[in-house]
Amino acid sequence: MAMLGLQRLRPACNPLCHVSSQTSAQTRPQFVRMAISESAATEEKHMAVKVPRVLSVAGSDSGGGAGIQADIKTCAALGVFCTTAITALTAQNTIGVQGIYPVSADFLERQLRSVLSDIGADVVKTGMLPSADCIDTLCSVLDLFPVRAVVVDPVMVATSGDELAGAGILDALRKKLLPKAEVVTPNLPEASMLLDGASVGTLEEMRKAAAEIHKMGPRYVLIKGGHLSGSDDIVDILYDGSECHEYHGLRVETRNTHGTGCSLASAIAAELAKGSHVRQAVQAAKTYVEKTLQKSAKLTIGSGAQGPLNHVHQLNHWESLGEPHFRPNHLLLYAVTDSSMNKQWGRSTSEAVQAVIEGGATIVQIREKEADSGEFLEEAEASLKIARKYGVPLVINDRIDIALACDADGVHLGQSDLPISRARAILGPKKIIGVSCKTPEQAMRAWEEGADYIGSGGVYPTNTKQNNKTIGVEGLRKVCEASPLPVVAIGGIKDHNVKEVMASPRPEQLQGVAVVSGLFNQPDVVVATQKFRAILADALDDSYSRVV
Ligand SMILES: Cc1ncc(COP(=O)(O)OP(=O)(O)O)c(N)n1
Ligand SMILES: Cc1ncsc1CCOP(=O)(O)O
Repeated sequence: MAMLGLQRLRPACNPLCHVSSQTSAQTRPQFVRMAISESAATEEKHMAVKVPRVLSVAGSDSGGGAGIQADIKTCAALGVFCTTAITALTAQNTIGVQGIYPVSADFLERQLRSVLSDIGADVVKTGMLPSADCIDTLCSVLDLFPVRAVVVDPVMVATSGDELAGAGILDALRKKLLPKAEVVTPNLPEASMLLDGASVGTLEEMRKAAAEIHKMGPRYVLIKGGHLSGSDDIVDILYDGSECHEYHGLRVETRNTHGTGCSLASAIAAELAKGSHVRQAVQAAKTYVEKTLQKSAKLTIGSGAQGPLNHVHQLNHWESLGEPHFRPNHLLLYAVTDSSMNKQWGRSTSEAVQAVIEGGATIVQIREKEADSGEFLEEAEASLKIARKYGVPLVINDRIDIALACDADGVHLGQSDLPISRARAILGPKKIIGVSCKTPEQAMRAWEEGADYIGSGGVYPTNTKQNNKTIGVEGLRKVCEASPLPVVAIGGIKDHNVKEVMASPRPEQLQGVAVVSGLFNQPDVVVATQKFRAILADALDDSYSRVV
């Protein structure tokens, strides 16, 4: 799809600008369009945009955390165009390395020549080099196509402990590649291997090792102290041939460290490609990796001991996953407040919210039809505190300004409220947007414009909302069948008819019921809510209602 669109737009077929300013987490096909139009627009406005380029010569990590994959993502995150020459395929995941398939030196040469003869590179970064032949080939090609700097990450052992390149490459590395290197970035075991097993376990030994490795030819030696035991911070040493510079960083507690070394080296390469001096490049790269580790701390990818980094954390896609973000099964029992109803029973909105959440509501909407803005905001803020404590999402009915003011989790909009696309533009990709739809056409439009869920009804007649057309169970079914989005049923839903609404064959998109009077026009909100939850658990299979 992308290529077809690209060729139609730009017959010269330049690469796309993948990391555009678009940061939407929406799943709709907007990304490719944005990337194409931004790349095209960039070309039209500034015909000669010079993009910093890094060529990564490294192994592929099928697990996506290290190797070529880490290099591409790091460069993209830092605004640098990354090309690749793959030295080996690895079958790898968060548990370890299950297989290695080295690329022949001949085919490595073809890749290097393809890239360097056309696209060129400001900086070459090397990672896994599985054989002395590959190193020879790389060095010969670099003689033909000189670049501004070579950053060598002397990868020999994966973080899992699996060997990626044997001692057989040491000679070629030391004698051929290191003399071409601007920076070499060994960790402690790699520094030790380069020095035929010398002990590199203390700061003093790191300094000595840096000086010894410097004699092999690189302009700078960065020894990474991540493996240094007994210190809370991480000390790396950069030796420039006369002085040692120390870089201190915080140790981030996380299992997601797979690919840290590759990412640091490619970040240094990216910064050098942008024109930084080595010392600034190292500092910027360390800051990037430290931030990336922090932003990766809670990711749960794979079941092994070493999870991957979230290289593109600045795009925010995974940032909100620790918060009570929206999942379709949040719609199971959707409580919609009504202040006049709650007042009649002598409770504030926030007291009602506390009770309905205790009873088992899975999402709450603050719907205030009479309160002025100040009161609405106060009730929303008080309710939000409670909802956050329980990890239950809370959205605001109609009022985007109130949702923004209290940083609610989203809004619910009617057909006559602000258009969804405008609401999405204001609220950004992370906020929940629900939309009322009575017809399949409205449901499709809601999806196209960026909504997260649909509220459909009134299913039954209700006194809670005046002049509201009833669509019946049949109308609800039509909306559900047409809707690409999850649907919650609303309108006149009480404990005696909830089973009928959710009865099988239940349309796949129908996730639950939204209720006002059935929960709040009740003497005891907790008991009323528990009763709904029990009926829902009965109507659906148990496992469905338990996952919320
Ligand atoms: C979950 C849910 N579905 C539908 C509605 C109705 O919203 P709207 O059409 O905006 O009508 P009012 O609520 O503003 O009267 C809803 N609030 N929640
Ligand atoms: C807000 C709304 N939108 C469609 S029906 C309705 C009111 C639902 O209230 P109740 O659950 O008391 O019938």
